[in-house]
Amino acid sequence: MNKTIVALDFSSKEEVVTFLEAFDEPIFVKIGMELTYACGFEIVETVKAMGHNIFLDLKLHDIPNTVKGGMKNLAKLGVDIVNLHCAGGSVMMKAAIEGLEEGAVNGKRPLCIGVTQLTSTSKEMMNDELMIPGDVLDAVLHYAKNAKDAGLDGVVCSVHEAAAIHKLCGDDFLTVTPGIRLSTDSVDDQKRVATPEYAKKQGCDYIVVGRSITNSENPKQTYINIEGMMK
Ligand SMILES: O=c1ccn([C@@H]2O[C@H](COP(=O)(O)O)[C@@H](O)[C@H]2O)c(=O)[nH]1
Repeated sequence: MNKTIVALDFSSKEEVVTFLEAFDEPIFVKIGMELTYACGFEIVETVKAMGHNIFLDLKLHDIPNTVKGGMKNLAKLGVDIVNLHCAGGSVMMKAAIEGLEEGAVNGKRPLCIGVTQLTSTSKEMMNDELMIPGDVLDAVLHYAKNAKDAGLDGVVCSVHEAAAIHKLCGDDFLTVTPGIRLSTDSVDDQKRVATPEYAKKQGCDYIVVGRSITNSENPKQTYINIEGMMK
């Protein structure tokens, strides 16, 4: 199974198709807000028809009944992974799983993972602006435990928290880690970043990589190199 999930942060179907046509084999991709809001759910069908695995990253966060209904309809798309914000709470997370089970295709629902603290969040921002005291690790572990207890399959976190999450929630509980950079010289808007090699050492199940691949001169070769680092 591929360990690298490529973030398709594009604004048109043409860019996506051109990008994916360079790959000879199916890969794991992430479809997020930018692409979904530009193309609608048709893009999911397009990417699925090309044979790729899909993490639909729409980060649901609303009252339990609304998230349940939303997840029921997302499950019908037949994607591999969907997600929500753990900050929505345990009742919301349990409702999400109920919705996914109701919408399951042929008895199979997508995996559901919870965003703990965004990788663009620093300790300073969390403490001073979001008014969450303590270390990022503590907040992330707290959300991860809630997510596990609510029946989620894993979390989105940074590489720096993945090993502690596996220790607390078990090795089967997925850690999906964005904030990946090939060199920590250019982090853009990310705060908790790490290299693919360090992600491998920390036991991350999947890394999510966007700009380091999509903005590179040879995206396919960069992808192959990164996958090599995760093997
Ligand atoms: O905490 C999070 C949750 C989601 N993301 C998403 O991952 C990619 C990262 O893109 P890069 O270009 O590699 O920085 C992007 O689609 C985010 O929406 C995240 O970065 N952090």
